[in-house]
Amino acid sequence: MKVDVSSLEVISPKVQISDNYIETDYEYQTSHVKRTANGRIQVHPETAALKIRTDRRVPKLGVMLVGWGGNNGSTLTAALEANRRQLQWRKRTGIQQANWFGSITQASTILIGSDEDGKDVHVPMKDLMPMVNPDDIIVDGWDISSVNIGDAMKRAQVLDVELQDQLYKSLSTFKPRPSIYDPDFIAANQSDRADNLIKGTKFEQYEQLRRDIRDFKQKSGVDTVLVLWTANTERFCEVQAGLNTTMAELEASLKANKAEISPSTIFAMASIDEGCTYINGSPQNTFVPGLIELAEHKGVFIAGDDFKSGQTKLKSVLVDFLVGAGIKPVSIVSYNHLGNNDGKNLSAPQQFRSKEISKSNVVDDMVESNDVLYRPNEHPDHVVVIKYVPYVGDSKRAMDEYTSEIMMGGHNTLVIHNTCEDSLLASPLILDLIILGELCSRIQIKSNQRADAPWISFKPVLSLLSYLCKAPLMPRGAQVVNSLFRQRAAIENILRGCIGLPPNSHMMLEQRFDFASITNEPPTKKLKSAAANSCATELNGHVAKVSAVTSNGHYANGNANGHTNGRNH
Ligand SMILES: NC(=O)c1ccc[n+]([C@@H]2O[C@H](COP(=O)([O-])OP(=O)(O)OC[C@H]3O[C@@H](n4cnc5c(N)ncnc54)[C@H](O)[C@@H]3O)[C@@H](O)[C@H]2O)c1
Ligand SMILES: O=P([O-])([O-])O[C@@H]1[C@@H](O)[C@H](O)[C@@H](O)[C@H](O)[C@@H]1O
Repeated sequence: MKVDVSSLEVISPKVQISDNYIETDYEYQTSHVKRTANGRIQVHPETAALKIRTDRRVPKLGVMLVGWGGNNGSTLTAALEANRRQLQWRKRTGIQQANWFGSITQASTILIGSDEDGKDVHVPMKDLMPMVNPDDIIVDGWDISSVNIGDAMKRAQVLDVELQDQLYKSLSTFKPRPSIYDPDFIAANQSDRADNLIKGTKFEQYEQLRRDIRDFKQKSGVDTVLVLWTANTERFCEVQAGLNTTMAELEASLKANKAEISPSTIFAMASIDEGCTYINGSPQNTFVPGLIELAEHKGVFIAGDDFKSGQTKLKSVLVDFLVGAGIKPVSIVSYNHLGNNDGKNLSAPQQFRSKEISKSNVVDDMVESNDVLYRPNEHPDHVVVIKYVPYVGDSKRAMDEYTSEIMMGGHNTLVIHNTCEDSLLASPLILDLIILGELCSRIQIKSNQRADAPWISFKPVLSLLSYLCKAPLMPRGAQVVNSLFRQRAAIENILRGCIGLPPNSHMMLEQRFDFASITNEPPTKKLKSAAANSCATELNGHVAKVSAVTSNGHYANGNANGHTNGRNH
């Protein structure tokens, strides 16, 4: 059967496609580890015969941003409009086209295999599966500031003026809905923005948010609403028995107008009770235990915490690389300063503490993965510093120093300087959180062993979105994974599984072994044609005359070590 997903055709008997579904038979392979009494490790490879089903009916998606008038919210809204209208504008360096660089769904590709020449073939991630088209997304939201989104875009000072001028008229028609303001949870320096507020008790505010969600859905005609927090970082709230450790406690505390129930938790409750996926782009502990229980009880997705956009994203790559290379990071210092309103809010100690936690914990799992380098409970020194410097605005300056021990008492120190418009890093991540969060709602699995097996969805804690979060929220008992490449591989391989493709193992045995001799497969066309006549190929960068290609694909006379750099003309 053919699965025609966008430009991609998967030819496989394991894939069935109907008007509404892509359905695949999938052999899910893992290995289970047991430790014996005498300390040995036993590994048990396991295979589960599954079916994976994806609903092909992409809904009309509405997104409600909490903090819509902020740098991220206004920039994302501007980018949606600019890309929808395929705007271009003049910059000092020439004409700039609207794009989604930084979005893995819109601007990254996935390796799907190799062609008859042995060449890798990649396709855009958005072409792998039926996903929401950003051009079709309808945005609404709330802000404690009454400034319309056009003026918020100007206030943010993120986008080029020529682009702003093309967008202002349409964006200025967007007015954030009044929101919940609790000065006990965000920095006092935010009070001058707070002129657009929902009055009343916490429960009355919760009810208003639910009315807002229903109002947006009814007026916009969208099929699905997703709520995403991109408002200011709150201080951590207390987690206390009797307050918020169970769903019942949380609902009772809301009705009792308990002070320690944060605005972000109220937004999450309202979203979940309206059946809307809720995503937390900030570091605070919105997802108290009672909230997680509520999401699980209602079967509604929640995900977070804190967009993984710049310094921390690089950290989750660098530490993975260093520890994976057997090099021991012993000191990590991450400093940055910025001058946007986020930085202003983070200049307050309690709000900074929320961010310090999410920026610091990202190395823990990678350090714990290597007991050759680290003794139990041994960690690198790790310092996070954030300073508010108004003049630089959204142009965040990050400076990192990674000191590692290398062999025989040596040291390696990496110093990195990273300047970026923070909101232009975060906005494409917000788009990916929205698009992948919606896609996950259309994916189900079931056992292929029993015909009557029920289809099940992802768990409500949507850990697949961890790639986009500094402090990934995981299902109960699940291991936290911060390694960026493991997180991305999870997304890639689940999407591949949905269209009947195996995980990318990168083993490439057909290139490393003489596959033709054991699989009766003809050598690839390129090797055959090379065998027919000599060909020039680069050997480690030096063009050399290759006199012949042996039948099993080896070059007759490569360079001294017999290797080639693989670039064939
Ligand atoms: N690269 C990034 O920009 C990045 C990366 C990771 C995390 N974050 C987080 O994303 C959030 C937004 O970042 P930003 O740069 O857009 O900040 P911002 O200060 O520009 O925007 C936040 C907006 O939220 C509004 N707000 C505050 N409390 C609110 C409430 N209770 N209800 C509704 N609106 C409220 C503010 O008025 C403001 O307009 C911050 O928490 C930040 O830490 C940003
Ligand atoms: O994503 P990242 O670059 O590691 O971390 C960033 C911080 O360094 C920055 O100070 C803060 O304002 C952003 O919200 C973001 O969290």
